[in-house]
Amino acid sequence: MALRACGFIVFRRVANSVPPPGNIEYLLLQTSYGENHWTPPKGHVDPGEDDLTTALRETQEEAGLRAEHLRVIDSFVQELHYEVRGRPKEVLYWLAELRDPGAAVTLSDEHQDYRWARLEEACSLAQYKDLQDTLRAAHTHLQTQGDKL
Ligand SMILES: Nc1nc2c(ncn2[C@@H]2O[C@H](COP(=O)(O)OP(=O)(O)OP(=O)(O)OP(=O)(O)OC[C@H]3O[C@@H](n4cnc5c(=O)[nH]c(N)nc54)[C@H](O)[C@@H]3O)[C@@H](O)[C@H]2O)c(=O)[nH]1
Repeated sequence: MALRACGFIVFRRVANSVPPPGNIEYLLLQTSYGENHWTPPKGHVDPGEDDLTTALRETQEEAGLRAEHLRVIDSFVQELHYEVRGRPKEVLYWLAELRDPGAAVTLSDEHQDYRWARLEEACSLAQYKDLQDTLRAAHTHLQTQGDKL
């Protein structure tokens, strides 16, 4: 059976002179182990746990951002499939806006750094093509559905 993980592409809109969607920044976390890779907050689904609960729990554990800090956009979800140490893994990402763009991120021991990054920087940190495509799809969703979200 595939490993299953869930998380959020957390974004914030910064107040500056750049018009939307150029003012959108995405949160990426860098692991303190392994290849020190960058991903949005996410983690493994516990037995009996539903996917959105996992995404919220992992975002709180890994970034210190609780449900009340987030506005979940459940009209967007992307599923990634890749192999980890020879086992298939599926990862579901929803989108969530940080309500207060100034809210602090607090890392756990699992991560050593974080970055709020515009789309292109986020894609270059997220070195995997499937994650880059997911970030771009999220950005397009925000661009095209912006008025309705
Ligand atoms: N010491 C140590 N400990 C580890 C290690 N490894 C895990 N731990 C422990 O596990 C706990 C984390 O538990 P959770 O937080 O619940 O789970 P996740 O958030 O799911 O975390 P993971 O890191 O397990 O999973 P991924 O991010 O999926 O990375 C796995 C591999 O997949 C590749 N990869 C990553 N992202 C993408 C992508 O988007 N696209 C593609 N195509 N590929 C991608 C990349 O090559 C990467 O190396 C930690 O506390 C550690 O104790 C390790 O190497 N050394």
